[in-house]
Amino acid sequence: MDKREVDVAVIGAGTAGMVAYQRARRATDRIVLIEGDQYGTTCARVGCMPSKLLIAAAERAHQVRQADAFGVLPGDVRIDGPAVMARVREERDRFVAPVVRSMESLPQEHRLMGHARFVDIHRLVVGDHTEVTAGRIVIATGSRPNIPGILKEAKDRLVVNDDVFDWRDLPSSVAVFGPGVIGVELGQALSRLGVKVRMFGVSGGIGGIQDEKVREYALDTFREEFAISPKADTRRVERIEEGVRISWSEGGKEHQQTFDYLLAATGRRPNIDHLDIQNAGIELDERGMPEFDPFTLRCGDSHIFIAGDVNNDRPLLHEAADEGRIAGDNAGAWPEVRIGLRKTPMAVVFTEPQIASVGLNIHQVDERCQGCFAVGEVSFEDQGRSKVIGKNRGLLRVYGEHGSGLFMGAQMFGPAAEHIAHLLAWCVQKRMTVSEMLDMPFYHPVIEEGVRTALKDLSKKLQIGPAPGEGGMDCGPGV
Ligand SMILES: Cc1cc2nc3c(=O)[nH]c(=O)nc-3n(C[C@H](O)[C@H](O)[C@H](O)COP(=O)(O)OP(=O)(O)OC[C@H]3O[C@@H](n4cnc5c(N)ncnc54)[C@H](O)[C@@H]3O)c2cc1C
Ligand SMILES: NC(=O)c1ccc[n+]([C@@H]2O[C@H](COP(=O)([O-])OP(=O)(O)OC[C@H]3O[C@@H](n4cnc5c(N)ncnc54)[C@H](O)[C@@H]3O)[C@@H](O)[C@H]2O)c1
Repeated sequence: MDKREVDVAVIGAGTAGMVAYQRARRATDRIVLIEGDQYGTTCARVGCMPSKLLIAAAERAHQVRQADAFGVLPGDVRIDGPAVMARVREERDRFVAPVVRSMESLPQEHRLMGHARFVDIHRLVVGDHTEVTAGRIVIATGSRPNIPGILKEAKDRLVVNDDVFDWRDLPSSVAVFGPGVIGVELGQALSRLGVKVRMFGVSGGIGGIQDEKVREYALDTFREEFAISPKADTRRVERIEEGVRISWSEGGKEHQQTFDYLLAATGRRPNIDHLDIQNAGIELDERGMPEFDPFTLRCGDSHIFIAGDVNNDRPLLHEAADEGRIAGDNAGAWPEVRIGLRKTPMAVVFTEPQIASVGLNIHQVDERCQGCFAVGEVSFEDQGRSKVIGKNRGLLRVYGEHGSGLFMGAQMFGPAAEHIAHLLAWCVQKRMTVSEMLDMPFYHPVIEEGVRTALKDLSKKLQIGPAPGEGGMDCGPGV
């Protein structure tokens, strides 16, 4: 077995690991980045990018189908499944290639291929061919789909997100298990591309929405497009000749339906379990997860750091990059460990309408403000710009603290939520009050005027600022 001695070892060449490597390398050249599978990252290969490519095709189909409402008659919409999937794969490969190239351009001595596991607190064995002794270690091993046992009965017809993006054609029907973020993004996209979809959930939730009013609105909207059983009791999953037969009970009735495939989108589990983490000498919680400080990414007072999806804290791309930066800086500068900037939480789900969450969710606001908060809201059904473009579906709820008037967070299901989420997240991070936000300019006619209406409603309920004018005719109709 080869033996290597380094100052810093980074396990996992995903987004968090690559950023951690780049940052730690500023401090030392005695560094190694270990990858157990393939270069390219989850985001580019099987995550953010291919999912958005599939969604883009679905949105295009939907827009064309909706064109009639504007007096534009494109005729029958036909979906060429092989062409849809070819574009997804080709564009996906274009995103993956530069990531792989940048990895391969690293000095050979900085790269190691093989699955890493802990032998003791400073020693790793990589793929049974190399023993690495490291002064500091960054764990950045990501996550993988978590598949409940019953779904495995679908056998060869069980797929996860990774498989979908390699499809050569679109199937006729898919049962999507898990109406969380991945399930609702992929499920809606497949449905819009002509695939018969039914979504199965257990908790009644959809797309990770915490605010009950927004959640119910979203559920009602999605139900108009595809079948959803948000609280299904799945009795049986069987691989039969025609595909996968699912038997479930719901609302006191028994149901059965057969699909081509079963897509498991039932959450993800951190890649911590194959690391022999018990040998790392760090404290683990009851689920075997390392205890760590989210501001330094350090595990206890050890020389080990944990960044990205593997720590299961904020499993999003920009957070993985931020955590990689903090963990990498600290691994490089160790034993000096500094607190890194954690940004205002923000999440966007690329359905249509989109879902966005910013700052604290309604339950966290309630806890933080001990009940002393108010909620402003706006429906996008009558909002001017949204009506003009035929996207007048949605609800925005904004939260503010009584007394201070501080803007605490928001949840939205509606048009342009990916952009509005940014504006609102920047306001939370700048610790702006609702009055300060209302002092900002708003153009006309734009969707952001809906945000102003929600903020005015919040201002009124917080009993701060000037009373809103009669009829809300600020500068034009439909604001
Ligand atoms: C379908 C889907 C859509 C998504 N869409 C979005 C989105 O739109 N926006 C967004 O912000 N986020 C999105 N995400 C989440 C985002 O992709 C992740 O948060 C991010 O990619 C996590 O990066 P990471 O570096 O933690 O993990 P990864 O990129 O998964 O990297 C981990 C690496 O570690 C390697 N590894 C694991 N174990 C070992 C070991 N023992 N030894 C050596 N190497 C090991 C793995 O092979 C892998 O290369 C999506 C995820 C999915 C699945
Ligand atoms: N647009 C984005 O930013 C984006 C897109 C995709 C994924 N992601 C990230 O990936 C993470 C993982 O996404 P995910 O969708 O896998 O997880 P998730 O936690 O969002 O959703 C999992 C869903 O599966 C349900 N579920 C669990 N067991 C089930 C069962 N037996 N039957 C039916 N339903 C079941 C859960 O109740 C939940 O609704 C997200 O939390 C997010 O951080 C982000």
